[in-house]
Amino acid sequence: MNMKTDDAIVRLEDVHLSFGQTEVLRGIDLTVNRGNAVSIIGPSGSGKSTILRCINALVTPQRGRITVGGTRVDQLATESERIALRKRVGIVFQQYNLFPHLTVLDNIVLAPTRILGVARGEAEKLARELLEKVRLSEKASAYPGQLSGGQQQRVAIARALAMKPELVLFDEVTSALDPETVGEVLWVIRDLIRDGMTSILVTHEMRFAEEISDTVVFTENGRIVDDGSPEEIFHAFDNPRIRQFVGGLAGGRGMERGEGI
Ligand SMILES: Nc1ncnc2c1ncn2[C@@H]1O[C@H](COP(=O)(O)OP(=O)(O)OP(=O)(O)O)[C@@H](O)[C@H]1O
Repeated sequence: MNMKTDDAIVRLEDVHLSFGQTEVLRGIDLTVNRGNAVSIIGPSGSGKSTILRCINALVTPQRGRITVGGTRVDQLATESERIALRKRVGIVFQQYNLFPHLTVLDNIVLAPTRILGVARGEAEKLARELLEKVRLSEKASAYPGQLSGGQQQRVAIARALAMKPELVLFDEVTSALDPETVGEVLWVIRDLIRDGMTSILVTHEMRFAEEISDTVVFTENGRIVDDGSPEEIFHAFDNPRIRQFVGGLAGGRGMERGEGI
C-alpha cells in the first residue's frame, strides 16, 4: 500500500488558455496530492494534453494560477526558470523521441550528466537501476532503432525518471503503440504508481485508468465536468455524458480516440 498524504503538489486554479481565437481551457481547477495518480479522460480536443503542457510550462495560460511544489508556474518569466521547473516535472509523450545515434544507456544518462551535472559513473549506475525497473536491463547497449515501440517507450520512461522528478506527466503514452506492446508499458507505469510516484496521466485506456488512479477527471470543451474515484466515474455513472463516453469506448479502437462523440 502506498503512503498517501494530503499535501498538494500541483494546484490549478481557474486556468484559462486560448490559442488565438480558440478557447482551449475554460477555467480548470485541479489539485493533485503527493503520491497520488490522477487520470484525465475525455473526448478528443477537450484540452487534456494542454492541461499537462501548462503544468510543465510548455504553454502559459492567459488567466489563472498554477502551482507546482510552491512554484508559480504561470509566472515563470525566463526560459531558465522554465528549464528549472522541467527538471522537477518529468513528461513522457506519445512519441518517445529518443536519440537514434545513442545507445539506450546513453539516452538515459544524457540529461542527468549534461543538465544536472551528475558524474558519469553515478548516472550510469542509476540508469542501470532504472533499466531494471522498466524491465530492459539486457538492452542497455542497444540502439533505439533495434527496439520495439513498447521498449522504446519504456526507455523514454526511464529517461524521465533519471532526472528524479517530483512528479511525472504521461501524455497518451500508449496511443502510438501496437496493441501487443501496450500492456508492457502500462505494467511499468503501474509499478511506478504503486511505488508512490506522483503521476498525472492523459489516457484512453479506461481499464488502466480505473485500476491505477486515485482520482479520475473527465474533461469536455476545456472544462472539468466531473471528477471522483474510479468507482464514481466508471461505475456510478451519474453523469450521462461520461456514461456515453465510456460506453462508446467499448465499441472499438476508433472510439478510443474519441471519434464519433
Ligand atoms: N499549439 C496549438 N496551437 C493551436 N491550437 C492548439 C495547439 N495545441 C492544441 N490546440 C488545440 O487545442 C484543443 C485541445 O487540444 P488538446 O491536445 O489539449 O486536446 P486533447 O483533449 O488532449 O485531445 P486528444 O485526445 O485528441 O489528444 C484542440 O482543438 C487542439 O487542436
